[in-house]
Amino acid sequence: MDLQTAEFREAQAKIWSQAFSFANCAALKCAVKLGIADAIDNHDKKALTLSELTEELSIKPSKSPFLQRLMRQLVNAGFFTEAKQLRDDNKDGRTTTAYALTPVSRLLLKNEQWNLRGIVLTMLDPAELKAWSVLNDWFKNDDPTAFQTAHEKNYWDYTAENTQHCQIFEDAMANDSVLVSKLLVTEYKFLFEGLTSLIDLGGSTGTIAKALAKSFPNLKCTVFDLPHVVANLESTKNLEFVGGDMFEKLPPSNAILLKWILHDWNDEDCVKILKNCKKAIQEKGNGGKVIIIDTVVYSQKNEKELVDLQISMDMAMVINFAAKERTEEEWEHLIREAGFSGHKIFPMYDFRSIIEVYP
Ligand SMILES: C[S@@+](CC[C@H](N)C(=O)[O-])C[C@H]1O[C@@H](n2cnc3c(N)ncnc32)[C@H](O)[C@@H]1O
Ligand SMILES: COc1cc(-c2oc3cc(O)cc(O)c3c(=O)c2O)cc(OC)c1OC
Repeated sequence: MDLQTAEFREAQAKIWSQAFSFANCAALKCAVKLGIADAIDNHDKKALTLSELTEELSIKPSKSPFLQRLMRQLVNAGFFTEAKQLRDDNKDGRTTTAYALTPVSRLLLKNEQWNLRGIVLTMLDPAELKAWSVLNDWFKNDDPTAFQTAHEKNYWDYTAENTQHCQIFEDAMANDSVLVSKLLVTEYKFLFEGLTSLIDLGGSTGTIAKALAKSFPNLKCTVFDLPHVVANLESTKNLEFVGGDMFEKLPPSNAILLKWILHDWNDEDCVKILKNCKKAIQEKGNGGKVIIIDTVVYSQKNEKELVDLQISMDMAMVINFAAKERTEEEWEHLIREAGFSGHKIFPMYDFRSIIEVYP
């Protein structure tokens, strides 16, 4: 390769910057663990100088110059912003740098309803990173997943034993369900109008089903999840919790919602689940539908950041579950294999889509 060409320089810069791309992830996680966003937000001025930040975070003064370097990394990555402000102690107009929040770091605040702290902490947890780090070994061994290679147990057994790790992520998923519920009962209300009964399959502790039951008082909502997940959860007028296995027979229902379910499973298992859904819908009578909320890879083709995220989430599914996020063609194939007659895709504002599937 000719060292003088732009092509060489660009290729070299790409590899160097990718090899260091972990630095932004690690700095982000450090910011969450230190509570930098909350320290800034809790301050009257909503902006902190380095010495104020050092004090607020109870960092040793000897480490303050290194905190400044961390803040430079975080500002450069767009997590925080910096502005010059007049020094309190200086009468000759000298300025100092103060750090403030950006819309991105607002999503790291503890009291922000839509915060993504749980996602940062679980995706960058050492257990998760260890699974990514053995990917090359997994390609050469017979383990079902890279997670299994890293931990000698599957993701479910690991999370069941490491309850703190599990709790942070489940809280984050429940938070996400509050956000999605709001969209479902407003922007996507039309999907549920006229339905008489709905099962939220793998609906966990019922965040979405509760919101649907409240907005549609005539809709009988059922959360169907593994028995230990729904044990002791209280049913109300038009909401009930049923424990069971989605690979077995499902109760008859007019509609079935599958949010963040099918991406956990390979095609063969997904076809089994979808066929069970079809039977349950047909037992109820004519019409009905399955509503899938999941990623459609490349759905937002023009938004590179969203496509990058969809492809990275697909790799996370490979590593943790040997499963997948699917392209539109892959969804079409799955839906046809399960015997459904048609579908319609509604891309959501984020990286996910809603897929309405007709029996
Ligand atoms: C990724 S979580 C999704 C939870 C919820 N739908 C959401 O979007 O937040 C997958 C859910 O599937 C449930 N699940 C896994 N295997 C199941 C099975 N065989 N039968 C019923 N539910 C199952 C899990 O307990 C979990 O609640
Ligand atoms: C939505 O994106 C991801 C979901 C999971 C994930 O995590 C779980 C954790 C539990 O304690 C119980 C569960 O049933 C599940 C899931 O079913 C499930 O899909 C994991 C991820 O990465 C590790 C996800 O992000 C890509």
